[in-house]
Amino acid sequence: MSAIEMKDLIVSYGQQPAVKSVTMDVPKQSITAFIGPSGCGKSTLLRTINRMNDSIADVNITGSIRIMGHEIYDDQISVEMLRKRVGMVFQQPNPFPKSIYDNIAYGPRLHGITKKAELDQIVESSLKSAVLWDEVKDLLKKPALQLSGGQQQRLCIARALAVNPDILLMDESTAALDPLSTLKIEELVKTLRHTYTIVMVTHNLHQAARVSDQCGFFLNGELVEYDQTEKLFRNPEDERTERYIEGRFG
Ligand SMILES: Nc1ncnc2c1ncn2[C@@H]1O[C@H](COP(=O)(O)OP(=O)(O)OP(=O)(O)O)[C@@H](O)[C@H]1O
Repeated sequence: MSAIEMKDLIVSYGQQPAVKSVTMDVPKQSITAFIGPSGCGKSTLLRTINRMNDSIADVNITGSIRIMGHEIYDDQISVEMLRKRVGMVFQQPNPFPKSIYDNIAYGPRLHGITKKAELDQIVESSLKSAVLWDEVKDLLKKPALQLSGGQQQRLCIARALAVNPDILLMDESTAALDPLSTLKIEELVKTLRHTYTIVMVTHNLHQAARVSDQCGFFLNGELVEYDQTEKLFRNPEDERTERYIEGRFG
């Protein structure tokens, strides 16, 4: 079974479709990149995967989207539990105005973990998974907002991992960072693919080529091509994909 199975998925804002009849399967424990010009629906589709669009008035969703075999727009689904299984990291690092420790412990506490020893262990292992532990282990009580932008973004990844999700969504998560911090996050994401299913939206084609296993190219809300990243970049099937990756538009 794939981690995410979408079938004839249409997402509209009012009457205006932003995602047009997308059918795609995202395999487990791999990195999938969504690429395409601005406004092609990448973020809308990504946000559909953990129902982040629910809060926007006038969004209509039809078709099917299953996560680990469960239809996520079913009435029975708890959105809180869905977001525990499907974490998200945004473009701008957004730590809470709390200590480094409390940022990581926030989710586990929300889900009922109160024992200090257990929280300590989760904080340490999450920060280690996000390759931040060595830099912050003596600063756990310090405000997270005192970290650099790149460190804050790795903290946000650690915070997402702390509730032990299956899937991690990343919406342009390195777009606000310097090149060195970007590379650190790319290296980190590559190590996380062994444990998590990662779906990333990126404007950076080099990043998609460097990091992802498979890649979907979107245009005007349509999934034009979806293939192994190497194939899509080296030998695309569709002329529009070829033009986009050659930099001829977008
Ligand atoms: N909250 C919203 N209300 C109405 N229309 C929206 C909303 N969010 C996005 N749209 C529209 O949906 C379409 C797809 O936008 P979306 O942000 O998903 O594209 P994108 O490919 O992620 O773009 P970008 O790369 O610029 O972030 C665009 O036409 C956009 O104007």
